[in-house]
Amino acid sequence: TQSTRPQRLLSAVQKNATRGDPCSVVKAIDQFCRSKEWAMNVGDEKGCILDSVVSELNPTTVLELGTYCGYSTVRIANLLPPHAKLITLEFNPDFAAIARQVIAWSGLEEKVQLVEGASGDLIPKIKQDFGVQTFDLVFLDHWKDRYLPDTKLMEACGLLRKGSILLADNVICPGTPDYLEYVRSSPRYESQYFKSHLEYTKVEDGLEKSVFLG
Ligand SMILES: CCc1ncnc2c1ncn2[C@@H]1O[C@H](/C=C/CNC(=O)c2cc(-c3ccc(F)cc3)cc(O)c2O)[C@@H](O)[C@H]1O
Ligand SMILES: [Mg+2]
Repeated sequence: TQSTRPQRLLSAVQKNATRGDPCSVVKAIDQFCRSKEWAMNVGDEKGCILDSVVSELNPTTVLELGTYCGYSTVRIANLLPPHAKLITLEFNPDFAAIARQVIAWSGLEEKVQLVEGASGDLIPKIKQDFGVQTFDLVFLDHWKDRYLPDTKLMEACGLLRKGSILLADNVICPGTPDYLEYVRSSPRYESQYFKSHLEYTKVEDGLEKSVFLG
């Protein structure tokens, strides 16, 4: 039977990356996406902005919405201090299965908890089921029309505290207009746009970093 693009991406990791070396996993995926098949990973250019936000914040609790193949999961987990936890939510079981193997290849399983399911169903269960009270950082990279409802849901569930950072991918392309309007106009957020490009292309895109003011 035909393989899927995530399966081919995983094969490229297993072929070209060194087990236990997260940087080589990230490089292998970027090389695959540049030279073989485009895939919707945050990519190397926006990835550097992601890295700088994570490194500056040094978060102990991180939530990622939309794991896909685990590219940004590995990028973030690689920069986390010991005992820090990254919870990543993914509702497609096929993508989740690929991501688990990519995360395992990078050797970062200890820092990552991949939970299968829809964010709207899982977010209300996080405090009781995953022992996290609030998140220092949330990386939004799932369906673009879910950014705003899930942000409101995280607020309602008390998962954000004064200083929590929301970092959203694709605010230009494909675009998240309702989310952008919300975080830029709400007095409860201080927002900043990081101009960049759509992964592996010259098309404009960017990340929006929004600090929750409580
Ligand atoms: C129900 C809530 C919910 N709960 C849990 N998991 C969820 C979920 N909703 C979605 N997922 C999973 O997240 C991933 C989807 C990610 C969606 N991302 C883009 O669509 C995107 C597109 C482009 C682009 C494409 C084509 C172009 F031409 C230009 C740009 C570029 C980008 O960087 C992009 O992120 C998949 O694994 C879903 O299974
Ligand atoms: Mg994205």
